[in-house]
Amino acid sequence: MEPRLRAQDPLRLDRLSIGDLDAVSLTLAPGKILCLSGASGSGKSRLLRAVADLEPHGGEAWLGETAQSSLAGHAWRARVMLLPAESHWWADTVGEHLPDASPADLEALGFTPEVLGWQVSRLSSGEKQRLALVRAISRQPSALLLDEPTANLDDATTQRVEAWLRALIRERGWPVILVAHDPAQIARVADHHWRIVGRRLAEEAGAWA
Ligand SMILES: Nc1ncnc2c1ncn2[C@@H]1O[C@H](COP(=O)(O)OP(=O)(O)OP(=O)(O)O)[C@@H](O)[C@H]1O
Repeated sequence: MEPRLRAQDPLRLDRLSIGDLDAVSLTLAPGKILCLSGASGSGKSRLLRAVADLEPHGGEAWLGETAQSSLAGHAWRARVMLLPAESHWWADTVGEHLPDASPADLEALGFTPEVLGWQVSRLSSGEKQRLALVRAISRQPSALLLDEPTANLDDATTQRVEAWLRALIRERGWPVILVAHDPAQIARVADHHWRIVGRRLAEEAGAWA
């Protein structure tokens, strides 16, 4: 049975512009995944940083009726949460970063609760990436911006993380922009696929459309 969508807000970009990219306008419904692809250096991460209000940019982003410009950056990012390709860790142990992590989410990504006592310094890049995802969703965002969230994972782990993420996104009703390079991953997870070619971001036609 399809999980029921919670009432959440759409994410809307209204003539958002940053760097060399032409202004971007699109609306992403709750519970939907928009995959963003494009050549290396084409501006995917910068666009996510603009949506997260981490870099000066033109235009506006909206979460439902809330304009990005009406909130302080940190308050906007508490709702529209960015998971950068390189996660940031500041304390010694994993548990200090994940006070609200659910044991079920940890288990779904292959960890036992003992991971909370691990030193951050021992984590592999793939462990960091999965734990950063758990940390982001444990903060109860309203929308997610995921920059290559499975880049450091093997195929089996990638598909495990995708299945867990897709179910959560459907259940919680988050609109999600996910940067991806792998066409197979895009085919598995995307509700929409937008690609940067040159200065333009345009929707790709495909099985997901
Ligand atoms: N703060 C900045 N000011 C000016 N140029 C920047 C800034 N940050 C990034 N750039 C440049 O903007 C371009 C797009 O960078 P971005 O990181 O968005 O690429 P990307 O599409 O995410 O690439 P990749 O797939 O390699 O991660 C690059 O040429 C980069 O050097």
